[in-house]
Amino acid sequence: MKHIPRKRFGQHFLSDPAIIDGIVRAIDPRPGQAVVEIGPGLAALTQPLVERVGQLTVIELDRDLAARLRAHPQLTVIESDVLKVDFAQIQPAPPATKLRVVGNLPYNISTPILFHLLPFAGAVEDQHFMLQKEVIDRMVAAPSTSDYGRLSVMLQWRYAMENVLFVPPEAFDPPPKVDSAVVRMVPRADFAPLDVNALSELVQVAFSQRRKLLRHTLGKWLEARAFSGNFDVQRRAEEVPVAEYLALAQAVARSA
Ligand SMILES: C[S@@+](CC[C@H](N)C(=O)[O-])C[C@H]1O[C@@H](n2cnc3c(N)ncnc32)[C@H](O)[C@@H]1O
Repeated sequence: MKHIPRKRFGQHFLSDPAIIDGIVRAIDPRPGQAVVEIGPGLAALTQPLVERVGQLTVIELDRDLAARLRAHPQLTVIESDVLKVDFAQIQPAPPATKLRVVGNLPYNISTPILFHLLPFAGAVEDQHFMLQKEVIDRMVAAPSTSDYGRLSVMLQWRYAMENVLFVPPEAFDPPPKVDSAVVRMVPRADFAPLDVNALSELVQVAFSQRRKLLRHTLGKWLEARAFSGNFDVQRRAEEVPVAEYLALAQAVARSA
């Protein structure tokens, strides 16, 4: 039976074989790897992935699509909202030691998914996600650009990231209204050890009024914590490099 795409689940199914092939090449899946796909849908990526890997774990919220996927013996289907999935419970089968997480994500919740995965980065080998191109531009943005913000700082803290493939709307059925791209995210081994929630709060405060100088936002927040360290608040949030936010978060944690 033909599946009618459900808008509320962000369903835009990949339909261009050349693009599907390009994404699978970018992922470069190998036999025995522990690959987890978020939002497999009608299996456009799932099929070529499972052919190369042998066994795949998929997370799908749509009950009808999950039922179809369960008919496939090489798939372990988790029928759930990915935001409720505890990735620490998904154990890679030996010889794999870490997870490779992939997916053409539902765009309406792509940022919450990226933040949900952040605490599990230590258990992940890499992530390849199709996203709105504009979101990837923000993820990889450099300081002093209009795209640089909370998403850039939080994700650059924990991952090295690159845009690996541009994908036009025509590659999907139905086509989304926006351009898309695939991002590769590789967790950093040398990241600053920080509590994700503490860093998130600091960065959120900093970017809460991005046109104002930081003394009006982060400056007050630091004062409330009686923080006496050295940090120049006569700048805008977008002028502060990631490394400085990380150093500040570490200094605040030490002084608490
Ligand atoms: C953009 S479609 C991609 C489908 C397929 N991978 C493809 O490329 O053709 C997003 C998929 O994520 C599923 N989805 C939406 N919200 C979800 C959620 N919260 N948790 C898990 N899957 C979700 C949708 O049902 C859909 O299958």
